[in-house]
Amino acid sequence: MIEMEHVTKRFDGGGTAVDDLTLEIPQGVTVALVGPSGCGKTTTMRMINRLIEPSEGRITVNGEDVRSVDPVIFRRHIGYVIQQVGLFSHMTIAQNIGSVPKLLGWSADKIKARNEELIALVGLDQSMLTRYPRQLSGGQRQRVGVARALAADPPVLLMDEPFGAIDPIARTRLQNEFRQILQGVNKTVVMVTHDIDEAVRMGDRIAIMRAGKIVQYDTPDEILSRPVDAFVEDFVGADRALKRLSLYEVSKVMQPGVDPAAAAKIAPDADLRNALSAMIAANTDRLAVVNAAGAPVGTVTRDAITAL
Ligand SMILES: Nc1ncnc2c1ncn2[C@@H]1O[C@H](COP(=O)(O)OP(=O)(O)OP(=O)(O)O)[C@@H](O)[C@H]1O
Repeated sequence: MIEMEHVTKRFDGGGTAVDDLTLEIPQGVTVALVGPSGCGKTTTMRMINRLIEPSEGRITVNGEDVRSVDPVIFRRHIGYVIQQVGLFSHMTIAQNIGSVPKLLGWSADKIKARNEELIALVGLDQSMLTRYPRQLSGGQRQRVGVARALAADPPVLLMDEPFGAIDPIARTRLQNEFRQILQGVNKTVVMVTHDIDEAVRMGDRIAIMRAGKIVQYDTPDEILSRPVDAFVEDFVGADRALKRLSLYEVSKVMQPGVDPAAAAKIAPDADLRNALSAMIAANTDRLAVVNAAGAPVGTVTRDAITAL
Protein backbone atom coordinates (compact mmCIF):
# COMPACT_ATOMS: atom_id res chain seq x y z
CA MET A 1 0.00 0.00 0.00
CA ILE A 2 1.34 3.42 -0.99
CA GLU A 3 -0.11 6.61 0.42
CA MET A 4 0.73 10.09 -0.82
CA GLU A 5 -0.78 12.87 1.29
CA HIS A 6 -0.82 16.48 0.12
CA VAL A 7 2.44 16.05 -1.75
CA THR A 8 3.88 19.06 -3.54
CA LYS A 9 7.12 19.34 -5.49
CA ARG A 10 8.58 22.67 -6.51
CA PHE A 11 11.85 22.63 -8.41
CA ASP A 12 14.38 25.40 -7.88
CA GLY A 13 13.98 27.78 -10.76
CA GLY A 14 11.03 25.75 -12.08
CA GLY A 15 7.35 25.88 -11.36
CA THR A 16 5.26 23.50 -9.28
CA ALA A 17 5.67 20.07 -10.87
CA VAL A 18 3.33 18.29 -8.45
CA ASP A 19 0.65 20.29 -6.69
CA ASP A 20 -0.95 19.09 -3.42
CA LEU A 21 -1.43 15.56 -4.68
CA THR A 22 -3.17 12.91 -2.59
CA LEU A 23 -3.24 9.32 -3.83
CA GLU A 24 -3.81 5.96 -2.18
CA ILE A 25 -2.70 2.80 -3.94
CA PRO A 26 -3.87 -0.42 -2.26
CA GLN A 27 -1.65 -3.49 -1.94
CA GLY A 28 -1.51 -5.60 -5.09
CA VAL A 29 -2.99 -2.95 -7.36
CA THR A 30 -1.41 -1.63 -10.57
CA VAL A 31 -1.90 2.10 -11.09
CA ALA A 32 -1.04 3.83 -14.35
CA LEU A 33 -0.19 7.53 -14.11
CA VAL A 34 -1.07 9.16 -17.42
CA GLY A 35 -1.34 12.65 -18.78
CA PRO A 36 0.25 15.08 -21.21
CA SER A 37 3.97 15.78 -21.28
CA GLY A 38 5.15 17.78 -18.28
CA CYS A 39 2.06 17.13 -16.11
CA GLY A 40 4.18 15.66 -13.29
CA LYS A 41 3.89 11.88 -13.77
CA THR A 42 7.57 11.04 -13.48
CA THR A 43 8.12 13.43 -10.58
CA THR A 44 5.21 11.81 -8.73
CA MET A 45 6.62 8.33 -9.26
CA ARG A 46 10.20 9.23 -8.39
CA MET A 47 9.14 10.73 -5.09
CA ILE A 48 7.97 7.26 -4.04
CA ASN A 49 11.49 5.81 -4.14
CA ARG A 50 13.10 9.11 -3.15
CA LEU A 51 14.92 9.76 -6.38
CA ILE A 52 13.17 13.11 -5.90
CA GLU A 53 12.41 14.59 -2.47
CA PRO A 54 9.00 16.25 -2.04
CA SER A 55 8.85 19.91 -1.01
CA GLU A 56 5.79 19.23 1.13
CA GLY A 57 3.58 16.34 2.14
CA ARG A 58 4.02 12.78 3.29
CA ILE A 59 4.57 9.49 1.46
CA THR A 60 4.30 6.11 3.15
CA VAL A 61 4.96 2.64 1.77
CA ASN A 62 3.28 -0.10 3.81
CA GLY A 63 2.81 2.38 6.64
CA GLU A 64 6.44 3.48 6.77
CA ASP A 65 7.32 7.11 6.02
CA VAL A 66 9.79 6.97 3.13
CA ARG A 67 11.88 9.70 4.78
CA SER A 68 12.53 7.53 7.81
CA VAL A 69 14.73 5.07 5.89
CA ASP A 70 18.13 5.45 4.22
CA PRO A 71 17.27 6.08 0.54
CA VAL A 72 19.94 3.73 -0.82
CA ILE A 73 18.84 0.82 1.37
CA PHE A 74 15.19 1.68 0.76
CA ARG A 75 15.60 1.55 -3.03
CA ARG A 76 16.82 -2.05 -2.84
CA HIS A 77 13.34 -2.91 -1.60
CA ILE A 78 11.53 -1.14 -4.43
CA GLY A 79 11.76 -2.58 -7.93
CA TYR A 80 12.40 -0.01 -10.64
CA VAL A 81 12.02 -0.52 -14.38
CA ILE A 82 12.87 2.23 -16.84
CA GLN A 83 12.48 2.60 -20.57
CA GLN A 84 16.20 2.32 -21.36
CA VAL A 85 16.24 -0.72 -19.05
CA GLY A 86 19.58 0.34 -17.59
CA LEU A 87 21.13 -3.13 -17.58
CA PHE A 88 24.82 -3.21 -16.65
CA SER A 89 26.53 -3.86 -19.98
CA HIS A 90 29.64 -5.50 -18.53
CA MET A 91 27.61 -8.03 -16.55
CA THR A 92 25.87 -11.18 -17.76
CA ILE A 93 22.09 -11.41 -17.57
CA ALA A 94 22.45 -13.65 -14.49
CA GLN A 95 24.65 -11.04 -12.78
CA ASN A 96 22.23 -8.29 -13.74
CA ILE A 97 19.19 -10.08 -12.34
CA GLY A 98 21.15 -11.10 -9.24
CA SER A 99 22.59 -7.65 -8.54
CA VAL A 100 20.19 -6.58 -5.77
CA PRO A 101 20.07 -10.03 -4.09
CA LYS A 102 23.88 -9.93 -4.06
CA LEU A 103 23.84 -6.52 -2.37
CA LEU A 104 21.39 -7.96 0.13
CA GLY A 105 23.86 -10.75 0.94
CA TRP A 106 22.01 -13.74 -0.54
CA SER A 107 24.05 -16.96 -1.02
CA ALA A 108 25.24 -17.88 -4.52
CA ASP A 109 22.94 -20.92 -4.58
CA LYS A 110 19.89 -18.87 -3.64
CA ILE A 111 20.70 -16.24 -6.29
CA LYS A 112 21.15 -18.93 -8.94
CA ALA A 113 17.82 -20.57 -8.10
CA ARG A 114 16.05 -17.17 -8.11
CA ASN A 115 17.61 -16.25 -11.48
CA GLU A 116 16.35 -19.49 -13.01
CA GLU A 117 12.88 -18.92 -11.60
CA LEU A 118 12.69 -15.33 -12.85
CA ILE A 119 14.02 -15.95 -16.35
CA ALA A 120 11.24 -18.53 -16.76
CA LEU A 121 8.66 -16.15 -15.28
CA VAL A 122 9.41 -13.50 -17.89
CA GLY A 123 9.31 -16.05 -20.69
CA LEU A 124 12.99 -16.31 -21.62
CA ASP A 125 15.18 -19.37 -22.12
CA GLN A 126 17.64 -20.33 -19.37
CA SER A 127 20.47 -20.05 -21.92
CA MET A 128 20.01 -16.26 -21.84
CA LEU A 129 21.47 -16.12 -18.34
CA THR A 130 25.06 -16.41 -19.57
CA ARG A 131 24.65 -13.78 -22.29
CA TYR A 132 25.44 -10.08 -22.08
CA PRO A 133 22.76 -7.37 -22.58
CA ARG A 134 24.09 -6.44 -26.05
CA GLN A 135 23.36 -10.00 -27.21
CA LEU A 136 19.61 -9.57 -26.54
CA SER A 137 16.83 -7.84 -28.49
CA GLY A 138 15.13 -4.75 -27.05
CA GLY A 139 12.08 -6.77 -25.97
CA GLN A 140 14.27 -9.43 -24.34
CA ARG A 141 16.19 -6.75 -22.47
CA GLN A 142 12.93 -5.30 -21.23
CA ARG A 143 11.95 -8.72 -19.88
CA VAL A 144 15.30 -8.94 -18.10
CA GLY A 145 14.69 -5.45 -16.69
CA VAL A 146 11.46 -6.68 -15.13
CA ALA A 147 13.10 -9.88 -13.86
CA ARG A 148 15.81 -7.78 -12.24
CA ALA A 149 13.27 -5.46 -10.63
CA LEU A 150 11.43 -8.47 -9.17
CA ALA A 151 14.58 -10.29 -8.02
CA ALA A 152 14.50 -9.50 -4.32
CA ASP A 153 10.70 -9.81 -4.28
CA PRO A 154 10.02 -6.15 -3.47
CA PRO A 155 6.46 -5.29 -2.41
CA VAL A 156 6.44 -2.28 -4.74
CA LEU A 157 7.43 -1.98 -8.37
CA LEU A 158 7.84 1.34 -10.19
CA MET A 159 7.82 1.34 -13.99
CA ASP A 160 8.71 4.43 -16.00
CA GLU A 161 7.48 4.13 -19.62
CA PRO A 162 8.57 0.46 -19.54
CA PHE A 163 7.53 -0.28 -23.12
CA GLY A 164 8.47 3.05 -24.68
CA ALA A 165 11.32 1.68 -26.76
CA ILE A 166 9.50 -1.39 -28.10
CA ASP A 167 7.82 -1.64 -31.49
CA PRO A 168 3.99 -1.53 -31.39
CA ILE A 169 3.31 -5.21 -32.09
CA ALA A 170 5.77 -6.61 -29.56
CA ARG A 171 4.62 -3.90 -27.21
CA THR A 172 1.00 -5.04 -27.05
CA ARG A 173 2.12 -8.62 -26.50
CA LEU A 174 4.52 -7.63 -23.71
CA GLN A 175 1.87 -5.46 -22.05
CA ASN A 176 -0.57 -8.37 -21.98
CA GLU A 177 2.07 -10.78 -20.73
CA PHE A 178 3.33 -8.41 -18.05
CA ARG A 179 -0.16 -7.79 -16.86
CA GLN A 180 -0.52 -11.52 -16.23
CA ILE A 181 2.90 -11.74 -14.58
CA LEU A 182 2.09 -8.80 -12.29
CA GLN A 183 -1.27 -10.27 -11.34
CA GLY A 184 0.48 -13.48 -10.32
CA VAL A 185 3.06 -11.82 -8.05
CA ASN A 186 0.71 -9.57 -6.03
CA LYS A 187 2.84 -6.42 -6.26
CA THR A 188 1.77 -2.85 -5.81
CA VAL A 189 2.78 -1.29 -9.11
CA VAL A 190 3.00 2.33 -10.20
CA MET A 191 3.66 2.86 -13.89
CA VAL A 192 4.11 6.06 -15.83
CA THR A 193 2.98 6.23 -19.41
CA HIS A 194 1.77 8.87 -21.84
CA ASP A 195 -0.17 6.17 -23.71
CA ILE A 196 -3.80 5.83 -22.63
CA ASP A 197 -4.09 2.46 -24.42
CA GLU A 198 -1.21 1.13 -22.35
CA ALA A 199 -2.83 2.48 -19.19
CA VAL A 200 -6.14 0.81 -20.09
CA ARG A 201 -4.41 -2.48 -20.85
CA MET A 202 -2.15 -2.59 -17.79
CA GLY A 203 -3.84 -0.60 -15.03
CA ASP A 204 -6.32 -1.81 -12.44
CA ARG A 205 -6.73 1.91 -11.89
CA ILE A 206 -5.74 4.95 -13.89
CA ALA A 207 -4.77 8.33 -12.48
CA ILE A 208 -5.14 11.04 -15.10
CA MET A 209 -2.90 14.00 -14.32
CA ARG A 210 -2.94 17.57 -15.50
CA ALA A 211 -0.62 20.38 -14.35
CA GLY A 212 0.60 18.56 -11.24
CA LYS A 213 -2.83 17.41 -10.09
CA ILE A 214 -4.89 14.26 -10.46
CA VAL A 215 -8.10 15.01 -12.33
CA GLN A 216 -9.57 11.50 -12.23
CA TYR A 217 -8.53 8.34 -10.38
CA ASP A 218 -10.70 5.40 -11.33
CA THR A 219 -10.90 2.00 -12.95
CA PRO A 220 -10.32 1.94 -16.73
CA ASP A 221 -14.01 1.17 -17.20
CA GLU A 222 -15.09 4.25 -15.20
CA ILE A 223 -12.57 6.52 -16.90
CA LEU A 224 -13.71 5.38 -20.33
CA SER A 225 -17.44 5.34 -19.61
CA ARG A 226 -17.65 8.39 -17.32
CA PRO A 227 -14.83 10.88 -17.88
CA VAL A 228 -15.20 13.62 -15.23
CA ASP A 229 -14.60 16.55 -17.54
CA ALA A 230 -13.83 17.63 -21.09
CA PHE A 231 -10.07 17.34 -20.48
CA VAL A 232 -10.30 13.64 -19.55
CA GLU A 233 -12.80 13.01 -22.34
CA ASP A 234 -10.43 14.54 -24.85
CA PHE A 235 -7.41 12.74 -23.39
CA VAL A 236 -8.96 9.26 -23.54
CA GLY A 237 -9.97 9.83 -27.16
CA ALA A 238 -13.08 9.86 -29.31
CA ASP A 239 -12.93 6.05 -29.53
CA ARG A 240 -13.38 5.60 -25.78
CA ALA A 241 -16.47 3.42 -26.21
CA LEU A 242 -14.46 1.03 -28.38
CA LYS A 243 -11.50 1.11 -25.97
CA ARG A 244 -13.87 0.16 -23.19
CA LEU A 245 -15.07 -2.86 -25.18
CA SER A 246 -11.48 -4.07 -25.37
CA LEU A 247 -11.54 -4.48 -21.56
CA TYR A 248 -13.98 -7.37 -21.73
CA GLU A 249 -14.00 -10.84 -23.24
CA VAL A 250 -16.73 -12.38 -25.36
CA SER A 251 -17.46 -14.86 -22.55
CA LYS A 252 -18.76 -11.96 -20.40
CA VAL A 253 -21.82 -11.36 -22.60
CA MET A 254 -22.11 -14.72 -24.35
CA GLN A 255 -25.53 -16.39 -24.36
CA PRO A 256 -25.90 -20.17 -24.23
CA GLY A 257 -26.91 -22.07 -27.33
CA VAL A 258 -25.69 -21.56 -30.85
CA ASP A 259 -27.92 -19.45 -33.01
CA PRO A 260 -28.32 -21.05 -36.46
CA ALA A 261 -28.29 -17.53 -37.95
CA ALA A 262 -24.75 -16.88 -36.65
CA ALA A 263 -22.64 -16.65 -39.77
CA ALA A 264 -19.15 -16.04 -38.39
CA LYS A 265 -17.14 -17.39 -35.45
CA ILE A 266 -15.23 -15.91 -32.52
CA ALA A 267 -13.25 -17.34 -29.56
CA PRO A 268 -14.64 -16.93 -26.01
CA ASP A 269 -11.50 -15.11 -24.87
CA ALA A 270 -11.49 -12.62 -27.78
CA ASP A 271 -12.23 -9.08 -26.64
CA LEU A 272 -15.55 -7.40 -27.40
CA ARG A 273 -13.96 -4.77 -29.60
CA ASN A 274 -12.71 -7.53 -31.89
CA ALA A 275 -16.09 -9.24 -31.73
CA LEU A 276 -17.83 -6.08 -32.90
CA SER A 277 -15.25 -5.65 -35.62
CA ALA A 278 -15.86 -9.24 -36.78
CA MET A 279 -19.62 -8.55 -36.92
CA ILE A 280 -19.09 -5.47 -39.07
CA ALA A 281 -16.73 -7.37 -41.37
CA ALA A 282 -19.22 -10.24 -41.78
CA ASN A 283 -22.21 -7.87 -41.97
CA THR A 284 -24.03 -9.70 -39.18
CA ASP A 285 -25.39 -8.94 -35.74
CA ARG A 286 -24.35 -12.24 -34.11
CA LEU A 287 -21.37 -14.56 -33.92
CA ALA A 288 -21.05 -18.21 -32.94
CA VAL A 289 -18.64 -18.54 -30.03
CA VAL A 290 -16.33 -21.46 -30.69
CA ASN A 291 -13.75 -22.80 -28.22
CA ALA A 292 -10.15 -23.80 -28.93
CA ALA A 293 -11.24 -27.38 -29.70
CA GLY A 294 -13.59 -26.06 -32.39
CA ALA A 295 -16.78 -26.82 -30.43
CA PRO A 296 -19.58 -24.21 -30.42
CA VAL A 297 -20.25 -22.93 -26.87
CA GLY A 298 -22.67 -20.04 -27.34
CA THR A 299 -23.64 -16.91 -29.23
CA VAL A 300 -22.67 -13.27 -28.90
CA THR A 301 -24.98 -10.58 -30.27
CA ARG A 302 -24.44 -6.94 -31.17
CA ASP A 303 -27.21 -5.94 -28.76
CA ALA A 304 -25.50 -7.72 -25.86
CA ILE A 305 -22.26 -5.86 -26.61
CA THR A 306 -23.80 -2.43 -26.92
CA ALA A 307 -25.88 -2.95 -23.77
CA LEU A 308 -22.70 -3.45 -21.70
N1 LIG B 1 14.97 18.74 -12.16
C1 LIG B 1 14.04 19.61 -12.57
N2 LIG B 1 14.23 20.95 -12.44
C2 LIG B 1 13.27 21.84 -12.81
N3 LIG B 1 12.09 21.49 -13.35
C3 LIG B 1 11.85 20.17 -13.51
C4 LIG B 1 12.81 19.17 -13.13
N4 LIG B 1 12.26 17.94 -13.41
C5 LIG B 1 11.05 18.17 -13.93
N5 LIG B 1 10.79 19.51 -13.98
C6 LIG B 1 9.56 20.14 -14.49
O1 LIG B 1 8.47 19.62 -13.75
C7 LIG B 1 7.34 19.40 -14.59
C8 LIG B 1 6.89 17.93 -14.50
O2 LIG B 1 7.90 17.09 -15.03
P1 LIG B 1 7.74 15.52 -15.13
O3 LIG B 1 9.00 14.95 -15.67
O4 LIG B 1 7.25 14.99 -13.83
O5 LIG B 1 6.57 15.40 -16.20
P2 LIG B 1 6.00 14.14 -16.97
O6 LIG B 1 4.52 14.20 -16.84
O7 LIG B 1 6.67 12.90 -16.52
O8 LIG B 1 6.39 14.51 -18.46
P3 LIG B 1 6.85 13.60 -19.72
O9 LIG B 1 5.66 12.79 -20.13
O10 LIG B 1 7.23 14.62 -20.73
O11 LIG B 1 8.01 12.76 -19.25
C9 LIG B 1 7.77 19.81 -15.99
O12 LIG B 1 7.30 21.11 -16.22
C10 LIG B 1 9.28 19.78 -15.93
O13 LIG B 1 9.84 20.72 -16.79
